[in-house]
Amino acid sequence: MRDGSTLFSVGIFYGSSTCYTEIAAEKIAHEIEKTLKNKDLKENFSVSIFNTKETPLQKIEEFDCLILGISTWDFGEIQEDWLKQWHEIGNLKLDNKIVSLFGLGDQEGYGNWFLDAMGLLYNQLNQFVIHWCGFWPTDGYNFTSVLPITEDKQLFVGLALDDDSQYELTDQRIEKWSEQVVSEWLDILA
Ligand SMILES: Cc1cc2nc3c(=O)[nH]c(=O)nc-3n(C[C@H](O)[C@H](O)[C@H](O)COP(=O)(O)O)c2cc1C
Repeated sequence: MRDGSTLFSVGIFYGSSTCYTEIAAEKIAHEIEKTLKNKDLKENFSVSIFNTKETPLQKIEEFDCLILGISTWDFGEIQEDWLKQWHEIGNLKLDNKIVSLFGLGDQEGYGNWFLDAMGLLYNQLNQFVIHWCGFWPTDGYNFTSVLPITEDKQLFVGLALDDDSQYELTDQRIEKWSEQVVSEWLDILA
C-alpha cells in the first residue's frame, strides 16, 4: 500500500428498479466495512454509495475502487437507470480503476438471460484498462446465459445474486464475496 496514512476511496454505484439491487448494495457496503474493520484497515478506506438514478456517472471517476451493481430486465435488458447513462460510459476516464461488479437476476424465470446486464456492463468497461476483482464461481446456479460468465464457464464476471430463486443464499454470498474483494484490493494496492 502507498503508506499507512493513504486513504483509498471506494464507490459503490447501483441501479435498481424494484429495490433488490439497492438492498444488496447496502449489504455489500456493510460487509466491506466489516471486513476492513476486521483487518484493522477501516481508517485507510472510505466507502460511499450512490444510486445511478440521481448520480451522474462521471462521479465514478473520483474513486480508486469501484463496485458496480446492475439488475437485468425484460429478457436481457440493462436496468433503466444504467441505460439512461450508458452512452456516457465511453467518455469516462476509467483506465487503471479497480472494478468489481454485482448483478441481480432471476435464473428460474429468465435463465436464458440470467444476469445479462452484468455481462453487458463488463463488456462495456473492457474498453478501458481495468483491474478486475470479484469474479465468482458459477457452481450452485442453474442458467444458460453466456454474457455474465468467463469463456470457460467457471466464473461469473462479478457476484451473481438471485433474490427471486435463491434469496436464502444472498447474505452468505455477499459476506464471502466482500471478503474476497477486499483481499483482492489489498493484493493490487500492495
Ligand atoms: C418483467 C421482468 C423481467 C425480468 N427479466 C430478467 C432477465 O431478463 N434476466 C434476469 O436475470 N432477471 C430478470 N428479471 C429479474 C430481476 O432482475 C430481479 O427481480 C432483480 O432482483 C430486480 O432487481 P432490482 O429491483 O434491483 O431492479 C426480470 C424481472 C421482471 C419482473
